[in-house]
Amino acid sequence: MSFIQCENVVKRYDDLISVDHLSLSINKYEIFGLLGPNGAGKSTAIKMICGLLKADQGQIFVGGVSVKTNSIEVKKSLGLVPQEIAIYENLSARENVKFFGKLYGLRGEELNSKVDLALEFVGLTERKNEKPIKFSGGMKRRLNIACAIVHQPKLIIMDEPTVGIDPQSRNHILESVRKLNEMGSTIIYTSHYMEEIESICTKVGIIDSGRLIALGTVEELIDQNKMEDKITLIVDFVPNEMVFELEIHPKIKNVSVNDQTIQVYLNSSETYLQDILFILSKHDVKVHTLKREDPNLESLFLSLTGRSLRD
Ligand SMILES: Nc1ncnc2c1ncn2[C@@H]1O[C@H](COP(=O)(O)OP(=O)(O)OP(=O)(O)O)[C@@H](O)[C@H]1O
Repeated sequence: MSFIQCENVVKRYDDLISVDHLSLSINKYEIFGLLGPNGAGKSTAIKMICGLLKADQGQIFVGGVSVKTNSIEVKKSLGLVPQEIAIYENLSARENVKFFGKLYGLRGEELNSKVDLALEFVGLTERKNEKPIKFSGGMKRRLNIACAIVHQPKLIIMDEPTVGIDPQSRNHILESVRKLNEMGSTIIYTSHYMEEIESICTKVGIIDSGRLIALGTVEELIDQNKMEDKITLIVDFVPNEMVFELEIHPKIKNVSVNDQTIQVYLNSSETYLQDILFILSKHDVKVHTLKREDPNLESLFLSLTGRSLRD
């Protein structure tokens, strides 16, 4: 049976449907990636799963417990790492984690040992007595994670935990997600960075304009959607007639141009690369660089919506 079950969930803000009939099952021990562009509805969906926001329609169950009728029990059973950093700058790192531990009902020796474990887990033991006002953005995000996992929840929800941080903290966070999962937590991880989702998630849901438009492992999604390869060409100039010829080629799905860079999405690039080069040479266009990339989540999103993930 699935650990998290969303059934036909809807959230509206006046005329805007932020989450549009979302039905979704997430199994235990999954690292489930929720991917989508800005404003797609990821945070709204997560807030409803956590019981922080009421759904207008539909039902959500976490571990078999209804969020609608028993949101307090659900809130206790999970750890949310919110998008906005939620820590107290005037308390030390350790006092921050302790504060959240107490909120989750931990006391005495258990509280102290779990606080120390959480700080060690995010690599902040050495800095535990310092106030986060002196911390880098990445360290604050790591402290944010320690506060959310101090009670060792079975479900951890991370809402874009790597926004605006340095590569070292980002790698640390991604590694922590893997370790938490190995230690038995189910994880929901939202991002609009497809590389992160590809590297850590066991299953992926792609959300756009509040709707779930794809669900499966990365490999399944790419196979199911008969994905295109991407060819990037850097050329000496880009005549409009040449772009038009590329666009009307029956095997070419999409052409985008940025200065002297042309990106072409097509099926079976091995077979049709010759056609592309022929069209370019007809217009006396010289190719400086040519790169072929296998399909990935970015091209899947483009294929499903006609837009780039980071438009
Ligand atoms: N409190 C609110 N009042 C009105 N509209 C809202 C509110 N919260 C979210 N929205 C709208 O709902 C839609 C989904 O927003 P949401 O924050 O869930 O998207 P997101 O996928 O998490 O985006 P991002 O990646 O930018 O965080 C957006 O159009 C947003 O403007």
